[in-house]
Amino acid sequence: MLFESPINLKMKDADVIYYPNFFHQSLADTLFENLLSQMNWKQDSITVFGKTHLQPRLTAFYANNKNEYKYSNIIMQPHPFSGDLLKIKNNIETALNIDFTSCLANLYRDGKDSNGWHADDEKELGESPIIASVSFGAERIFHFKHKFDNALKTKLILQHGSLLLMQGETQAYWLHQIPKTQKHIGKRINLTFRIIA
Ligand SMILES: O=C(O)CCC(=O)C(=O)O
Ligand SMILES: [Fe+2]
Repeated sequence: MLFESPINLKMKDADVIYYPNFFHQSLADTLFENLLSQMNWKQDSITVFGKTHLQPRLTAFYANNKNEYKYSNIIMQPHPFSGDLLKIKNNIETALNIDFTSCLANLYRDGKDSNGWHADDEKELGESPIIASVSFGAERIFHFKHKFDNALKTKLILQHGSLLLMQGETQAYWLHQIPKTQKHIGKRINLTFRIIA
């Protein structure tokens, strides 16, 4: 694990810190390949405005408790942590000195896969959700926009092996998304470690 100076995004009404190369290149390469084959990836259907369609990415949900995660009409039952996912969880917990219960993982198969505007503000995540988001594989752009001030927006590239920590008031004041891209890009895995009571 390599701590290349963390970058504080200094966003208003938020606490967002980006750690490039949290995992160095060769370890990140191995973790990416292993997670691709080890995780229980599936494509869920979601219902938005009465219409049901497949989610534009694959997901998998893990926890060290039995607590399910509900969002966008989906209820996810956890698998237990194991293998490389458990190693990554332990690395992050040691580095941040935070214990997580759960991980919602996303697999973006190509540039057509995406994650629409949302805040991770479900009440099971508590008053000030702490989300540690690890990225492997293809780089994708991550957008933020302020919920109440249209002038406030920002974006960053989530690099292979990076960690993005969102905490404090971030989810209360900001939305985020992974937009689609026309670029011909490969797969990306994102792991969002959370505390779900
Ligand atoms: O893929 C990402 O970087 C973001 C994932 C995300 O926002 C989520 O799962 O809530
Ligand atoms: Fe999110």
